[in-house]
Amino acid sequence: MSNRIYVAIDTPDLARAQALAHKVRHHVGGLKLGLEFFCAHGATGVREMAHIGLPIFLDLKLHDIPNTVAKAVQALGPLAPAILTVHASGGRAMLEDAKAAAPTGTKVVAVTMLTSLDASDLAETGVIGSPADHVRRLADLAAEAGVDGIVCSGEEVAAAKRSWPKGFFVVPGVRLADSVIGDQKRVVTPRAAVDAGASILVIGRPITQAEDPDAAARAIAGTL
Ligand SMILES: O=C(O)c1cc(=O)[nH]c(=O)n1[C@@H]1O[C@H](COP(=O)(O)O)[C@@H](O)[C@H]1O
Repeated sequence: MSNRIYVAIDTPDLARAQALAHKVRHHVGGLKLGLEFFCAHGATGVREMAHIGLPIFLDLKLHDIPNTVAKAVQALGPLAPAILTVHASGGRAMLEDAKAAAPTGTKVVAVTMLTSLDASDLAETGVIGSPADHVRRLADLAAEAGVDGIVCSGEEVAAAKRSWPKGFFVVPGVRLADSVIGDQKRVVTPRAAVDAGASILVIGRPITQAEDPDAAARAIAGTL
């Protein structure tokens, strides 16, 4: 199995993003570019990063009415990202239309419950039930709508994989025992996430904020 680590390049600074990606490129399997980067550099920035030669995960977490999301996915098509995110809570029609609008080689994955939320945050948004229940419900919806997989925390991935064996499971909120946790609330170690069934891991600050990002990526890859 190739390297399952996608490094989250969360910066609006193109030169820093390129420098980071060059440093870690031998010890990660792909680059994840998110809102921070895309708002600053758009499609041109994504093309610049693609020159580095690793698969691109474009994490824009699209969430709008079906027509708007489908048109946005279509507009991103020429970038041919390996992976693209939408929010599962956008509903069945939005998920179906996002998948239909994506290029053949792009995996559309649906974010279930952000790893920065816990049970009390969920209750505050009016959702009844535990994070596990909520993720299960949205994972079932994503599978039925025909997208390729979901994003969930390492705490839910084993159950999700049992009910959707062919799904593609993206796990962020990954921390080593001695990592700074920051704003994440549902965290697991890289090894635990892979053992539970993660297809890929999204890892940002434990690599990007390390004194030596390449050594950090290599060390994490070595635990898998
Ligand atoms: O879709 C994501 O990638 C994502 C979903 C989620 O539930 N939680 C989450 O942290 N992410 C992303 O994963 C990355 C995690 O970064 P670190 O917390 O620095 O490892 C960030 O780029 C987030 O945008």
